[in-house]
This record gives sequence, C-alpha cells and structure tokens, in this order.
Amino acid sequence: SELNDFEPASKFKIVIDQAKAPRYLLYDVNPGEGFNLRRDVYMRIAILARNLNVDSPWILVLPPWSRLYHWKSRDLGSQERISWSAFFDLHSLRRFVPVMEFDEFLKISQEQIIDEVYYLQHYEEGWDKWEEKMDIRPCLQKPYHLDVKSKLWHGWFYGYGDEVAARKFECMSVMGHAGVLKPFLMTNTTARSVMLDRAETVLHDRFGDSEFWEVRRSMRFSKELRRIADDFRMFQLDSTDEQDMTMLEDDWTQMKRKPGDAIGGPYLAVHLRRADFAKVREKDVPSIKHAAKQLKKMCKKMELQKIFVATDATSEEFAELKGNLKDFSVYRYEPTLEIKKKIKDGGVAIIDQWICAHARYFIGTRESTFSFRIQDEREILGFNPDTTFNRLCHEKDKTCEQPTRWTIKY
Ligand SMILES: C[C@@H]1O[C@H](OP(=O)(O)OP(=O)(O)OC[C@H]2O[C@@H](n3cnc4c(=O)[nH]c(N)nc43)[C@H](O)[C@@H]2O)[C@@H](O)[C@H](O)[C@@H]1O
Repeated sequence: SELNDFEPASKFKIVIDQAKAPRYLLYDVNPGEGFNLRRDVYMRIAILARNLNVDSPWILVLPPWSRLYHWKSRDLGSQERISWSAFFDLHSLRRFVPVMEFDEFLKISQEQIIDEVYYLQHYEEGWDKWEEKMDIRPCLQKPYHLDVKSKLWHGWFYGYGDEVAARKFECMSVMGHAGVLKPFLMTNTTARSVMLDRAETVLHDRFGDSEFWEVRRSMRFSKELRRIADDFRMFQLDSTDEQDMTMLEDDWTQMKRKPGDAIGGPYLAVHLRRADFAKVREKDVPSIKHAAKQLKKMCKKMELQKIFVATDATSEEFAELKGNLKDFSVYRYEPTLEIKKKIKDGGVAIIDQWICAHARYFIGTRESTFSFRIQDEREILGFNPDTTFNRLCHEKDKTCEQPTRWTIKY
C-alpha cells in the first residue's frame, strides 16, 4: 500500500521491515509563518523521518495548508485544507522519504485520533551555553485544551480541529537540531502516531550538505504548475528548456548539473517582496523607483530587454514600477480567475518562482525565504552562481552586500 508507493532509489538504502507496521510522524509550524519558511521546516523534519527509517518504518504525514497569512485573495473560495499534491510532486518527495497526505492518514487511523502531540518550545530560563537537549516541561503557552469528558486534547490540527483530537499532549523544551528528537521518538514513546507542533523550533541537522540538497531536490513542484509556468515562459518570454539548457531529468536523483550548464531564458527576473516585508524589513526594501533603477542597470549590462517581476506588490506599485521602466517590456504572471480558483494564491506564487528560476539573471529581496527558494532552484538547474545570488538594495545601503552563495552539493 502506502509503503509500496515509496520507491527508494538504490542510492538511499532505507531498511523497511515489511513485517513491522509503520509509525506516523506528523508536524505543524507556527501559524504566522509563510509558505517558503514552511518548506524549510519540511526539509528538517523529512531528514528526521528519514533517519528514523534507518531503524524502523515511519511515514511522514504532510501537514495540509490552511489559512496562510499571505494568501489574501478573497475571490477564490476556500484556501483551507489544501493537500501537498496541489503544489508538489509527491512521487519526487517519496524518493527521499515515505510521505502521505493527512487525508490518507485519517482514513487509515479510522478513529481520527493522533496518539501523542508534543508542542515544541524554548527553555523558559533561556540559555547561556549552547547544548543539544530536550525535556518535557510545563507549557509556556496553552495552544491545546483537554476535554475532561472524553479525555481528548483539542486544537487547531491544520483546520481539522472539529474532527481530529489527540490522546496525549505535552510540551517539550528543546534546543538543537531536529536529529535530537530521534532517540526520544525511538525509545521514550511507542505511540503509533506522533505529532511535533511548532516544528520550526528545531534547526537543520546540517545546513547545506549533500543530504540537505537531496531533500531540497526532492521538493519538485507539481507537474501542473510547472506546465503553466513553462507555457508562460514560452509564449511571453521566448524561453524554452531546450534553448535555455534547463531540461529536467524525470528522476531528480539522476540529475546532476555543473554551474553554468544552464543559460536561462532571455529575460531578467526579479523577486520584489513588498507587503508586510516592506514594513518589517524597511532597511532592506528599496523604493519602487530605486528598484527600477537597479533593474535598468542590470538589463543594460546583460543586454536583456524583458523583465519578469514576481511580486506581492499592489497593482499601483506594479504600475509605478512599469512607469519607471519605459524602455523595457515588463511582465507579471496574472492568471484568469478561472485558473486562479484552481491553483489558488499558493499556486500563483509557485509559478512566479518557477519563472524566476529560469531567467538568465535573477535578483531577489534580501533575507526573503521566497527569494532563497528561487536561488536553490537555480542551483539545482545548474546556473552560474553569479546570475543567481543577487539582491535589490535600499537606496541608503551603500555597501549593498550580496547574498551568501549557498551552492549545491551532491
Ligand atoms: C515578514 C516575514 O516574511 C516572511 O516571508 P518570506 O520569507 O518573504 O517568504 P514566505 O515565507 O514565502 O512568505 C511570503 C508569502 O507572500 C507571498 N509572496 C511573496 N512574494 C511573492 C511573489 O513574488 N509572488 C507571489 N505570487 N506571491 C508572493 C506568497 O504567498 C509567499 O509565500 C514570512 O515567512 C514571515 O512569516 C513574515 O511574514
């Protein structure tokens, strides 16, 4: 069944004892976090799940996407309980670790009950010396509540709170990497299903090593979203994989590129992060006018005439940008309402990222995880890092330090 769907590539020998029923690892993230930070948390937990699988079978249950703060469109119907397959290619994810959708898990669990929930938190007393540790502690917050009658714990559960409950709930103070939780999960609990809430509390085991890049490579976008983005590239931007040298191997484990293998389409792409970011990180986000100036300069240098803009800017801000780039053709991906209803705000953002990932030259916004994920994608495709690790600068930022080059490792 679900285990058979998982096709470990020979490279990743995961010992699955078919006689032993799998256990289920669930997780959730701080409600305020955006989509691309959540993708990073997935990577940390997927590596944990994979390490658990070295000893016994575990399936990672994917947290449905519900009510993300940045998904503001009100004309699309519900943006709740969206499954991972709407955005990602599950087949690709499963080449790294066994995963299943939450709906599938509910079908299997029958009772709609998660055995144990651990709410990760920091140490109340803070810390003087960094050490890897975890302890069951009193809760610093009260995100779940006990129903005295049924003895079940209730909470948000990805927006399924009316239907799903937990048998046991505890808070766990933790400091360190996701891997710190493995001994606990292996020996301190025998529960069939365990959920880690606030999973962003734990860090990457090793940031930027080849395993980090394996899980990153496994996070391919859904075929449907890639197709829409590729059509836009072809019809609007004269960009095709053959010409741009950005062909994808069907199986990511078989894909290995050198920097400079990819050329990219004949356009410059920018991720112009505005909205809340422009307020929270005022010092990093330039005025529209100053952004336009930087784009102009780079287009001239690269001899590019077309500019693709991925942005969460208002239409007024976008019009202002265009007004400042009169000598260039400026594009933004704007789906029809019919398509938007199907792919939702999350799908539009992914299409923006995929188009940026294929540009001859990319400029991002400082410290935005949305820009970071585009940079990773370009590393996977084999772009020269010079064309990828660039950012817009605020007019007052004279040094304008460029992003750290997190280059791919195989
Ligand atoms: C201020 C902080 O910013 C952090 O965001 P940051 O890293 O940029 O990136 P994300 O975590 O992805 O959150 C930003 C969200 O805003 C939308 N968005 C941003 N840029 C674009 C774009 O170019 N095109 C489209 N279509 N949508 C965009 C999209 O929904 C995206 O997931 C958040 O994770 C934190 O929660 C916090 O809000």
